[in-house]
Amino acid sequence: MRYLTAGESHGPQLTTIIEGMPANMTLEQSAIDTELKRRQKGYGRGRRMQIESDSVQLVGGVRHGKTTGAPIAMTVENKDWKHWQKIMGSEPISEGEQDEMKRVITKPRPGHADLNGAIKYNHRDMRNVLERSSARETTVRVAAGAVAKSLLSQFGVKVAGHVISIGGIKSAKTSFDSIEDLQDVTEQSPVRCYDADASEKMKEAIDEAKKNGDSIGGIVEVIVEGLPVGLGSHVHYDRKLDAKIAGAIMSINAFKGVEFGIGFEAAQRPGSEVHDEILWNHESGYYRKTNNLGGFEGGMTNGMPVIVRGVMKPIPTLYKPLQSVDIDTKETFEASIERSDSCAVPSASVVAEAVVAWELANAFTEKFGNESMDRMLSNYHQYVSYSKEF
Ligand SMILES: Cc1cc2nc3c(=O)[nH]c(=O)nc-3n(C[C@H](O)[C@H](O)[C@H](O)COP(=O)(O)O)c2cc1C
Ligand SMILES: C=C(O[C@@H]1CC(C(=O)O)=C[C@@H](OP(=O)(O)O)[C@H]1O)C(=O)O
Repeated sequence: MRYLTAGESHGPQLTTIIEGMPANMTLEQSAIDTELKRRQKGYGRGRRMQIESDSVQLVGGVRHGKTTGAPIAMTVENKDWKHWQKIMGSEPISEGEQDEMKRVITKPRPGHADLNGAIKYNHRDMRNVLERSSARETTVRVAAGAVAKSLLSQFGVKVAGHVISIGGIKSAKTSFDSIEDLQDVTEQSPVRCYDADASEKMKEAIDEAKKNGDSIGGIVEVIVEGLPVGLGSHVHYDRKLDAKIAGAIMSINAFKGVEFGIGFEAAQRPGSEVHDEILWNHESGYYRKTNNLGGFEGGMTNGMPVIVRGVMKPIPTLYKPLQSVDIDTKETFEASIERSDSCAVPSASVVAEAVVAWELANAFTEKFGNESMDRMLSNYHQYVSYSKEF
């Protein structure tokens, strides 16, 4: 499977085209819109989120609530477009109007894509960079992830993302009764954190950062249950599924690191306290006593839940000035005040769910075929019985 996205932050709409979803899969717009609303909700977002009310239009590949096997095309409208039509229009503009209409950006923000993108693509107006590097694009990635989740749900796979730290405040609750319990509690938390006390402190930390014209980052975790053994492969570097998932997490705007299971903590422990011992019973087949490796060995799923974490740096656009250089005058400036989020970690946990779901759905189609849903399901059930008794 593959998908592309197109569209600018303040352009008319965002678009995604997905290719390779099986035919006859139930796919409802409401399921996709639910995910888009979840992405918009997190505490710490700026005024833009009050303007947008994201909803998808399914414009290809779906008839009467079922996929046809053709590419699935979806669009999401940017409601803010009406304020940007002149600046972001695709039509050429006359010379006299240029300065006013283009509102040229020559002051790069440290931490954003502005300067690197401008040099690389030879743009004297850095709006041509920031419009596409904006995390507005994650809207349609979440839409594609919602389609992936619909596929995974056919196999009983559950995906939950949550926030485990913001601005140095950590969730003290690290174990859950079930993935449903985790989902129920975090959906009620303004910062998508399982620990109610930590949630309150995280909110205060976000308020404090905002008051100081600053921003804060954090850590998100995605847990996936119900996976079979053997998604991905050990045979070639570019077929290792943990590597693909790590790449997908790193592709989310502002993410700077990834770990699986106990992750970086593994460097401190001896092997006897890291590797997960193997057990077997009739009901479950092979399983592990612990899950320190976060569900992966040899680039393949081992049937235990996938546990992956990603670290998000603080948002680059600050009301508190940071030193930078104007690319026209080469003069140092210190104030670039733009509308911005002060913390987007809660929203990013929803994006992380989406990108992980996509990689797993892709691995399902590679292993069990992707022409029709019933064929895929019968291949899957046959394989699951085989692997239990292996
Ligand atoms: C959901 C979400 C919202 C974001 N909101 C903002 C924002 O309001 N202002 C900003 O400067 N960066 C924001 N970012 C981060 C930038 O998009 C990101 O730092 C930029 O694209 C540069 O890429 P890099 O940080 O991955 O190197 C956001 C990221 C995410 C995931
Ligand atoms: C629009 C979204 O996020 C945006 C991501 C973003 C950035 O620089 O990444 C900058 C802000 O956009 P604006 O400059 O219009 O306020 C965020 O609001 C969204 O998540 O839907």
